[in-house]
Amino acid sequence: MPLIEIKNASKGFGLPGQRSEVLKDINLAVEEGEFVVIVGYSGTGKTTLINLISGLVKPDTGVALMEDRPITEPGTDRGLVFQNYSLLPWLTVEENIALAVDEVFKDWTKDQRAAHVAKYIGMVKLTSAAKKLPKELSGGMRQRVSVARTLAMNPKVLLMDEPLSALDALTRATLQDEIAEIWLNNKTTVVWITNDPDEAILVADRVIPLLPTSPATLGESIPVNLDRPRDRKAINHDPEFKKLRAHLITTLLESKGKNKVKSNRKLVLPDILPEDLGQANSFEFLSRRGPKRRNEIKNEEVEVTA
Ligand SMILES: Nc1ncnc2c1ncn2[C@@H]1O[C@H](COP(=O)(O)OP(=O)(O)OP(=O)(O)O)[C@@H](O)[C@H]1O
Repeated sequence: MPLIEIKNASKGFGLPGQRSEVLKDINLAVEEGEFVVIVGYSGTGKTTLINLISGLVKPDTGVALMEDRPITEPGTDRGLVFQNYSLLPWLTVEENIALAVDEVFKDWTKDQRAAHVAKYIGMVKLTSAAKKLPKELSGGMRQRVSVARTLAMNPKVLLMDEPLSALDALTRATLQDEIAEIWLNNKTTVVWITNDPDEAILVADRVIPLLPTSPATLGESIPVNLDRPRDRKAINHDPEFKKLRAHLITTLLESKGKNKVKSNRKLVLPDILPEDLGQANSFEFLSRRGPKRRNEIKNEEVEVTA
């Protein structure tokens, strides 16, 4: 049984007539211990997809399951790391993590909880910054706190919603390596979404393209069998890495805009009828009573597909 499963899910937003279908025919199965990365263009529905798993979004059709049970709301078995860190600014690094640990492990002793907090602060290499406030940290350090806080809750799956996209390229590279290393030591199941194909191949066991077919749907899984730990300098020259990268990018590019039938909306035509200017010099034209109003005839509507 997969840890997470999405079956035939679709999701759209908006009222009838103004509706925009975002995802359709989503089928996904993630096994325990897997590191799955979903890659897609900006705005194609990656956050919507990961939120079907987090429980923040419900599918219109189909179902999202965690250990075979329908996901109906967020839960501590699914830890979510956002792009924007979401730390409480008045609490130190230690306190931010402790807040989550106290909530989840209520029956532990004070010492047990403190040791657990310290372990995860160490794991993300922030022991010397444990007493600092978020405003005293760099973006990369804040995201490390966010990862540590989520991991410290011992979730069954770590959901990463473009966790590194707010960071500069060098910090991003460091954190990719660090998170991949933490995963190697912990083997917590990870579902990570990104718009960066290189990032996906560097960290994943399996990459799945979110095809921008409008509505978007998942493409075929691409297994990444590169040895770990992956050396980012060496990997750029690895023929297997180059092949995977080319395949992933081509798949995404080739599906762009396919099946584009998204929203049907009704437009009321302007309340005036076009005139025949070909007869502008005729007696009839000069003696006409002015343009005719469309609603004198009927209130016509047309259906357009955008
Ligand atoms: N709650 C909502 N109400 C209405 N529309 C929404 C809602 N959530 C998402 N959308 C729309 O769904 C589409 C996909 O959004 P989503 O955030 O899932 O994409 P994304 O791939 O994560 O984008 P990005 O990479 O830019 O974060 C967008 O057009 C967005 O405007």
